[in-house]
Amino acid sequence: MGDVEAAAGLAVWGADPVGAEARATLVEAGVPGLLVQKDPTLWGADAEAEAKVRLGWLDTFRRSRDLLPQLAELKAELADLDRVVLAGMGGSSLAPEVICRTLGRPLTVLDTTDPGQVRAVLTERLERTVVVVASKSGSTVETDSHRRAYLRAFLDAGFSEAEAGRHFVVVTDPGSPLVEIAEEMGATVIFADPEVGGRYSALTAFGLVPAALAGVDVAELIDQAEELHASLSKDRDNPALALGAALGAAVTAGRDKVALVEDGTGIVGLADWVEQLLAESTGKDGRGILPVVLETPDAPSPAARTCSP
Ligand SMILES: O=P(O)(O)OC[C@H]1O[C@](O)(CO)[C@@H](O)[C@@H]1O
Repeated sequence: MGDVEAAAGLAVWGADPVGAEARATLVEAGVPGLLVQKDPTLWGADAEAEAKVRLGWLDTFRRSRDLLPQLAELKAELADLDRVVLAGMGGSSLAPEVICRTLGRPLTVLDTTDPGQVRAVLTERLERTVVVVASKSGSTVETDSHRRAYLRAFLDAGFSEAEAGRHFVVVTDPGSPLVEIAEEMGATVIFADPEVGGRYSALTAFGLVPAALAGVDVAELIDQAEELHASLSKDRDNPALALGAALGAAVTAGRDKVALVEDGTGIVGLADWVEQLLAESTGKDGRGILPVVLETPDAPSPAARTCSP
């Protein structure tokens, strides 16, 4: 199988033939250590100011543990609501969707603008439903539309405004426009970590609130993140470094696409999640790598099949 880099249950195979040189350069420049120290200069001078307040994802597990008592309390308070619907787009819903699908916990994700699909979700078991409205900015129009559609559905079903408010949990950054709306509705508000960008927010309140309500043991996820963190500053046995170096080297050598196949990872929905992480993170200044999700290593993607003559 060739070289393997593994830590905390994650493994990267075959990265060295592509990324060995890039990796040596990164190690020589001390990048793994600087990354763990959250050095904001790593992203270049133009990004330094933003990087200073956006590197919380490197040790989210430290602050997320503080959420555990609040999550246990919330789950107990809402014990009669066993249908969990998550309204959130992209970075605000992909991670909890993957976590719940992988662990077999029921979570309905509302991340569509298709009226038929939204209507179908709205009519089911309202009296048992808790809607998690997740938006870092608090201004994503799709998510706010889902919130309003659900509120209308509760009121039309005869809930009082106070009863309807109890069925909403809002996850957002402090100071976002959703805070005031949530307070007006009487919804529970759980603040996310403002130092973690939306697409890296898997282990902040964005991932943990819906996952915990759906019955996932979220403390275990935080433990796994802490275990992986120990590998990030190393020169070897560092799967993140091996993968990053290989991707960077491939792009530098002229590759512009990466095929993603989740088969064999045991993580359901991983390819779709990684697609967003890579596309949104690397598509800057006219440079980037196009992620393409495939069903199997030798299959063309559904999109490619549809387009072929
Ligand atoms: O959490 P928010 O602010 O609603 O954003 C949802 C998604 O929309 C984007 O801002 C743009 O697609 C993503 O970065 C993010 O994952």
